[in-house]
Amino acid sequence: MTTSSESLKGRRIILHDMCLRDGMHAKREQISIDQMVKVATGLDDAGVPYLQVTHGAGLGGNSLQHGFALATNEAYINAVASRMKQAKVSVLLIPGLGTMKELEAAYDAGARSVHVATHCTEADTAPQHIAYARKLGMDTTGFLMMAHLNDAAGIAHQGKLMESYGAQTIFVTDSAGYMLPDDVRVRIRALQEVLDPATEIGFHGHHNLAMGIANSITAIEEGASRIDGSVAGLGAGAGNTPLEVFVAVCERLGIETGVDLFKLMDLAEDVIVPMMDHLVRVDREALTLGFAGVYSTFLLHAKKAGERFGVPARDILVELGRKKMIGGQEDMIQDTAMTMAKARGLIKDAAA
Ligand SMILES: C[C@H](O)CC(=O)C(=O)O
Ligand SMILES: [Mn+2]
Repeated sequence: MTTSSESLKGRRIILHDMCLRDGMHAKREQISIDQMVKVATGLDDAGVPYLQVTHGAGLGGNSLQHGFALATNEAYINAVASRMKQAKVSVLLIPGLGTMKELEAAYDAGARSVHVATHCTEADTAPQHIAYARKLGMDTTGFLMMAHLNDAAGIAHQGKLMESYGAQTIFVTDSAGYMLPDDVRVRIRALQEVLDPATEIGFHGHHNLAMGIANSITAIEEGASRIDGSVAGLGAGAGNTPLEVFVAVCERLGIETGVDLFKLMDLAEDVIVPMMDHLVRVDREALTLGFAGVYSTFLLHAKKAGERFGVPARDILVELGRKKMIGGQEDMIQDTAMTMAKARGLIKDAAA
């Protein structure tokens, strides 16, 4: 078989599964330790080299704003890491939410890799956390969220800052699942132009416009060597790039992942899909996230606010997109829904 992407043949990439971190959003943080271990051992057995384990919002995520998980981050990491044969456990850390003390505790529990995540214009909030991760000897990624809200030159600038703090990989993160392949192409290309050749580039997609696979392939075409996804797409919004589908596409293109496709398919079908509280798919609201450029994590919050105030979740999401709300502004979802309900005469006062 020949494809139009002959240049991809033989390229080796590193996959990173997000089911047990981004998937926590889709499960309202209710994944048990036993479920985590079952999923993680399946990923490890299939040869996935990295898997992320934390509260959906990462270290320090347990809070009224972000919800409480069934166990502490340390308990999850320890249970999973102690059973891994080859896979490395990673964590997410948003500076301001997670602390360096929590990063050290995660390392002690067995985490060896970290995505240090900031909004795509706020890399300068991350120098201490990135430097500390490197000091601990962790595989350290700078993770630029909501990357559609910064242009290619801006992403290159932010990525270069993160590299200067010590990040070994810079990720373009399509948190809203808004990007189309050319949006990915220009941003990865711009990073490629400014970063040291030793610095890796990664892409984290959300499947809200069903572009997770196409966008990830585009990222690889432009030089990305690390791709995030999640088996069966378990993640926020319409989920992350579905990893088993992505591995199948990589095999067709001759891109080497080192992952056993059939084992991953079985894990998706037999373990992950039965775990879902709702089918993670491009439904009306998830599609709205991608269409309006809204943070995927807001999906279930907007549905809840919609039910409470009698305003369709789609309308709330469109408004959040218009206001360019970003991660950390979850409290504004209820506020926005209430304001809309008042404007529509559905409620009379703030005590509703
Ligand atoms: C905290 C977010 O879920 C991080 C992420 O995965 C994204 O921005 O996408
Ligand atoms: Mn995500």
